[in-house]
Amino acid sequence: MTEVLRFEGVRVRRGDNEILREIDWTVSDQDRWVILGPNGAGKTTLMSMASARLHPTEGTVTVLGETLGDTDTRELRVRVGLSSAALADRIPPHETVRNVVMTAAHGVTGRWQEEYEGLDEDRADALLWAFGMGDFAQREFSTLSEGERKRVQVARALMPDPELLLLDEPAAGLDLGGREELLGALTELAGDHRSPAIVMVTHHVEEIPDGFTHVMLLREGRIVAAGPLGETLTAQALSDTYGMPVELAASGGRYAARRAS
Ligand SMILES: Nc1ncnc2c1ncn2[C@@H]1O[C@H](COP(=O)(O)OP(=O)(O)OP(=O)(O)O)[C@@H](O)[C@H]1O
Repeated sequence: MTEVLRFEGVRVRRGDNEILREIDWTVSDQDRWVILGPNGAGKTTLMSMASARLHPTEGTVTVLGETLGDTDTRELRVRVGLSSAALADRIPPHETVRNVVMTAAHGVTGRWQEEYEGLDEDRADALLWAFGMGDFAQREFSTLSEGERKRVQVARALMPDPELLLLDEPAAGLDLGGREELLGALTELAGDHRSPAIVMVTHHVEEIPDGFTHVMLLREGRIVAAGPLGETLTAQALSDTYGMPVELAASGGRYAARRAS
């Protein structure tokens, strides 16, 4: 088992605002983590450090064996697959869907003067087919629906064959069919031992793919609970995280939550 992420005593401060505090967390290569927590809890900030895009104010973050602050983060970022709204915003609108996926091999968002091989194109197409987007390879990214964009972003995140895959709200904005298709693809990915470690942020327990192994619950920058999914994701832990009584149901590897009456 190889450790892919280690956070030790991590704190992130912006002015007087403590965005994250006392974060101790390790992720191993076969782990599939889901991060849950209310708006503003610090989930995206956590992902920014995991993707080597932000350094902690205090403490140590080690990504794929490299400690942030002591390493070339540009090289490190190519080893981490990331799908996030912030990254999607940087994609040139007229770029083709195939190029949106393929350019991840060079860690860039738009095609310019980089050299690509036929193999890169084949890999981008195979990933697009795996996420039900094979027919869209030549379309302009800006013409896609929200759900189609989300699927392209996950395919893009996998393009560089990353050692760590980070998905920040990959199912946000998807309709029921789109969500279920994406979750099906993520369940397959999670169950394949060749897949990288996965960390996924979501707002809804309904979006946790079957096969995910661990959960972290964040509230106001602190970890409420973190550990194996089956024993950590409880109605009590969710109630503590969201500050209201929550009922949780589990069936067939999937979850559903609502306010307790
Ligand atoms: N550069 C910054 N300066 C000041 N405050 C910031 C900065 N970046 C983030 N924050 C604050 O840090 C807190 C955590 O933000 P973050 O985006 O990590 O939360 P989140 O859990 O991802 O939220 P959401 O679910 O709404 O996406 C928020 O209150 C946000 O306003």
